[in-house]
Amino acid sequence: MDAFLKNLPKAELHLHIEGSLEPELMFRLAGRNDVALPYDSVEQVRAAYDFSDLPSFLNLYYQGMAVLLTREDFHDLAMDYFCRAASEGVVHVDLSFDPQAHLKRGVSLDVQMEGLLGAMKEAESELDLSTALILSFLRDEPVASAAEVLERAQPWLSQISAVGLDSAEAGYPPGPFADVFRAARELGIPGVAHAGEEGPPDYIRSALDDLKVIRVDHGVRCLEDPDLVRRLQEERIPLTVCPLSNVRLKVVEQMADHPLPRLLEEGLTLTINSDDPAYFGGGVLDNYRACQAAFGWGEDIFRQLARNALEAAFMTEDRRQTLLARLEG
Ligand SMILES: Nc1ncnc2[nH]cnc12
Ligand SMILES: [Zn+2]
Repeated sequence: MDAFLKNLPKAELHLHIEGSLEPELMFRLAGRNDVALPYDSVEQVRAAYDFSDLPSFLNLYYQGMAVLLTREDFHDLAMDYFCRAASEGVVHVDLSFDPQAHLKRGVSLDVQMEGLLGAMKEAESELDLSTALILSFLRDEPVASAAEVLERAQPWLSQISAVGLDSAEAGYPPGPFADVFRAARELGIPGVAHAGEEGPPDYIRSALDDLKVIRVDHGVRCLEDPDLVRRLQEERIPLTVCPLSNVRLKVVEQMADHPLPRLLEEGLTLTINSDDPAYFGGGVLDNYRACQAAFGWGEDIFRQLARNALEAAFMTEDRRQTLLARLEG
């Protein structure tokens, strides 16, 4: 079964590239850029990753990215993750990044985009890994700041596959971002949004109605609202579920309590993803393995989850058909 999971052509649709910053690379970049870290060792960093909820994680996540300053840093961050992902049988990544978190630290969008796009190009040619970029807005920052980022992103619109919405969820509903998501759609850029991770089912409904998102990140709290579940099922809205993240952020107590089996029974379009692999104990393959250990699923279920991800990913139709054929072969 483990070889089957590893060889399955897996697409990762929910990955914050800043959340793939492993402690070893954090130290290397801190040394290169002369940035002081509040830790003495890699072990100390890992020991600090003991979260009580989403906000307690976000504190360390935003602190960790202080080592990212140059094009080379963004490039190395992404390549480090792409190499790991490719070695685990990941064939495609829709990666998100948080431009506002870097702009606030004085790192230009130019630096961020050139570093990430350079690594994406390299991954496509050297690792047989296709990639797409999601520009994510921070929902706990003013809407005007999101609108300004979209404006600044004009030179790269053709290389941005979607806009997203992330960061602290509780108390930050999607509705206020409706105009920014509409502006993105008018530029030909669809939306995705985190909703129903820590926030209530109404945030999922608002993401669909107000932001017109085509995928929901997490979405696990939809189960509290049967009408919403029916709608997600009927409209075949993909949910990018991140089981190990949900355990680490105490959305659920343990894997055995995860609602994935119930979501599956409801006939929802589910995908399995890692969210922030450096912080939550592993990449996509580890998330597939954790599901296998907790739920005892057979090959057919994993093949369906991998198929859902390939069908919902931002990739060319040629690439999709190639990967779907590999999956069924
Ligand atoms: N799991 C998560 N939820 C919301 N915002 C995030 N940013 C990085 N990881 C996140
Ligand atoms: Zn996320």
